[in-house]
Amino acid sequence: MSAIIMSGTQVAQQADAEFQQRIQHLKQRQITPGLAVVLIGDDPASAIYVRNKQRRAQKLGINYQLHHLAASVTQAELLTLIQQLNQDPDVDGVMVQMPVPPQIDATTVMNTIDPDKDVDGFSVVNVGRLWSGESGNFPGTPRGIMRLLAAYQIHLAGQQAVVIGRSNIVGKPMASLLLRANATVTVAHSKTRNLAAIARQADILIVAIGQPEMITAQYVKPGATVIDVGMNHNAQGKLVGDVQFADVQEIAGFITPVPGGVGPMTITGLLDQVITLAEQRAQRDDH
Ligand SMILES: Nc1nc2c(c(=O)[nH]1)N[C@@H](CN(C=O)c1ccc(C(=O)N[C@@H](CCC(=O)O)C(=O)O)cc1)CN2
Ligand SMILES: [Mg+2]
Repeated sequence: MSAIIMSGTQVAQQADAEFQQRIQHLKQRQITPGLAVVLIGDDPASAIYVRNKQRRAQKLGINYQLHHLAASVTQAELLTLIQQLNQDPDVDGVMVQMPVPPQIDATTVMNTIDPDKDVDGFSVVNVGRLWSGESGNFPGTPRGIMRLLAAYQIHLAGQQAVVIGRSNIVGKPMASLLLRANATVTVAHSKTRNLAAIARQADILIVAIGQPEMITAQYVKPGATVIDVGMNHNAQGKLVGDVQFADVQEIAGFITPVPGGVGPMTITGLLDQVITLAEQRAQRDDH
């Protein structure tokens, strides 16, 4: 038996068709969704991700602004730019590509973005909204994963979910969204004892640990859904996930590939959030 491969590439394309319609409705009302991305320095991986976002956003007719700042930019200069974007009526969503250079305090930056434009959902206001069950802006990767699970009709209520990784970008918000969907959620991490035994309890296993191909078949219950958030380069320079794909696909029920799994869905989650913010602007204009 071999797992069903969950194609983020395909589901992202389907999402784009839905987004096109939503954007068309907005444009009939003279509203164009606006996304401002701040990229600092010349990290090659960040440059790829930002280019992917730009390509997808512009194809959909989203008004995309890239603010590419030097690696030496000061915190004060960055905060001034964010405040300008907060005031700009054409900008619905603002995001700063992570990671940022050492002179920049990421927490201050995230909390300077207007919470209602904080399209990544990294500010304390949106984290609080997420965990208290309110509506708000939530991070793109977990949002995209929820859409991917829905597209493959993976049942969540009452299911055992194990999230390996506790980052603010993926692990913690993923746990919260799964909890909101009535899954029973365990968050495991590098200090967890008996990790393989805990992972094997999962009906849905989400892996975001940044360790190339660490998760082998012995971590996976037969038939489980395995979502690989990892993006690592192996010794041969090939892009691999945190899951040993060839090994695990023999035992899992569903599995995401790398690339073409979670990565495209991260951008889908982000674009969905931008369009939602523009729809909220349209609603405000009505009142
Ligand atoms: N401010 C943010 N910074 C970062 C986020 C984020 O959500 N907000 N997430 C990641 C990077 N990321 C989006 O920003 C991202 C990562 C990967 C992809 C993607 O399309 N991956 C492809 C492979 C691309 C490649 O060839 O290397 C795939 O998996 O198929 C898109 C966006 C960290 N920073
Ligand atoms: Mg991927």
